[in-house]
Amino acid sequence: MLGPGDDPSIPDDIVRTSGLTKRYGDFDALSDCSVRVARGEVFGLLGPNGAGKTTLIRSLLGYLRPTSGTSQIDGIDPQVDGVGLRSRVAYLPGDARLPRHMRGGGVLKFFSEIHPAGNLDRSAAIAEQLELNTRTRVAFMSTGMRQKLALSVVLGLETPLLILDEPTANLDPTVRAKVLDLVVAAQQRGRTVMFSSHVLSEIEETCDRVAFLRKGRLVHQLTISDLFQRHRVTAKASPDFDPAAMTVPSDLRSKVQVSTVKRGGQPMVCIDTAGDLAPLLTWIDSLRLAGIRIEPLGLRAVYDAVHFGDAVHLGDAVSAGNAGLGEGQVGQVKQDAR
Ligand SMILES: Nc1ncnc2c1ncn2[C@@H]1O[C@H](COP(=O)(O)OP(=O)(O)OP(=O)(O)O)[C@@H](O)[C@H]1O
Repeated sequence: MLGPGDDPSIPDDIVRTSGLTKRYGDFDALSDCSVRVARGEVFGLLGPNGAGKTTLIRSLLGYLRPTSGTSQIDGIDPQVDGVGLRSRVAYLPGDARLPRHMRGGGVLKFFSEIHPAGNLDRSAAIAEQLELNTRTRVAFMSTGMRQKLALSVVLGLETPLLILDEPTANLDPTVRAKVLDLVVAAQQRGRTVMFSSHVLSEIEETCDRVAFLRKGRLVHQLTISDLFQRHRVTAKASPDFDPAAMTVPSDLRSKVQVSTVKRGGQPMVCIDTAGDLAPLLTWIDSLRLAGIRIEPLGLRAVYDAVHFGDAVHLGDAVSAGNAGLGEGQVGQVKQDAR
């Protein structure tokens, strides 16, 4: 029988949690979290400040003892063999602390020697790629330089799993792009990457799947390739437009959700679609709407739906990957602040 977090669509997972919960007093920093990360994928963690991303990561690594539930990395339980588990993971903490008295090059050498998967040449090559001057002492480095140094240490480790907590924080756009290239390169070398970020575009560009955390709960997961198949069609609506009166052909019902939003006081019809757009176009054309705009739905809309209850139908609240629209839903009215 399948337990929580079990998902037959992910036959080979490297990360697995089941009902993972971390409670401080009567506050759940992480609540009943069951998730699986497939070997070789780039997996994103999204959520507002305080959602529980770091708590999940630190519990996975065995730095926090969960109140209940279990987790494994590569089949190892952190509470049973934390040292063995951490030798299989390169971890970039959100607040990486580096020895201030050392020069960059010394830091790279130190970590490549103490970690079983260390590789000084690789770390040095990454530092060069990130254009970091490794002769500078950590104490005299800018915040961004220290982040580059920490990334060089972590990305240089030849572990099967990389866990990066906000890897692009404090970096300029050029360096951000290079870091994302390094994440993709790590995946191409067969490594699994799990990373948290507040930058939706970089999750969209880099990840295969993304999980949304909210108030300690895993509230939604989606596959980015499914997201790219989703569109939002908006058009002007007359003031008396009633979305409930709109008929969606039965064969399209599972692929569309119709609602109305107000933008700048103007009522708009809003049709969210899933899957191939082509079969929907004839129906949309028959509606004789004015000022039609079609745009990719994008992670922003899903993020807003998860966090603010915006008008996007999410499909299954937590599914291992499929964010299909489910039954067509008609008639929501939302005030859109944007
Ligand atoms: N030691 C602690 N004692 C009490 N509460 C804690 C403790 N550590 C974390 N928390 C709380 O747990 C919640 C989740 O924190 P966590 O650091 O996991 O969030 P996060 O999603 O990583 O946030 P951010 O995006 O700001 O980094 C927060 O409300 C935080 O205040």
